[in-house]
Amino acid sequence: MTEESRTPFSEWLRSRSEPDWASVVTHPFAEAIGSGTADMRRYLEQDFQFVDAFTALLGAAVAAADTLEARVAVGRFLGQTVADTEHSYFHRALAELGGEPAPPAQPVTGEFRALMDEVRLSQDYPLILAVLCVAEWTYLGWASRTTEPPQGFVHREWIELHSGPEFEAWVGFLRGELDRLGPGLDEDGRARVLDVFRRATTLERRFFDMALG
Ligand SMILES: Cc1ncc(CN)c(N)n1
Repeated sequence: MTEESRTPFSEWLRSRSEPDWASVVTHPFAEAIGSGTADMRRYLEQDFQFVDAFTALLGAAVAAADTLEARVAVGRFLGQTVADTEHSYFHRALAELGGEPAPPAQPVTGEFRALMDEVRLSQDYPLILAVLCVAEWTYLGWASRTTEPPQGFVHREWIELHSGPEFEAWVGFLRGELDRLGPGLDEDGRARVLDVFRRATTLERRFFDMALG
């Protein structure tokens, strides 16, 4: 058994997405969210547009998944978190910050939406999982580094949405799906998932760069 075949697929993808992966998880903008000092208005205005395409991608994952258990797990997260807690957070936070719900998209927002649309239209479950997993696992990474919750709700609730046992279980589910499906892919299939995983990781880093200004 080679080292590569023993490594879970999700870990193999992550390790091949360095150095951008570490740059996202330790990004100065993420650290500023953790300390409650980040200027969240422009970031959340752009992220609200990200979340629109992300929500559509979750719907595509429900449709493309190969098991009922997976459809239920994704559908539950979509309904209970994205369409409920997170959606209400965006409206309250944008109102607090005087942000607009639909300002012009920054180039990185447009490129991220284009990648999500590309994999959504492919209806290829492992490719869809690759983008979902990068988006959620990188966010768990930076949000879990916060030790002292910031005072204001805009920073604090954004961290709470991306950390804690429920979010860890969600990321564990996404990683588990990639780990389950990876060994059944041929070399070309694995390369296609890696390509999407890397592109999404680079876009996460560039999204934080944009937010930093
Ligand atoms: C850009 C981006 N990446 C990830 C997430 C986490 N869902 C987000 N809200 N925005």
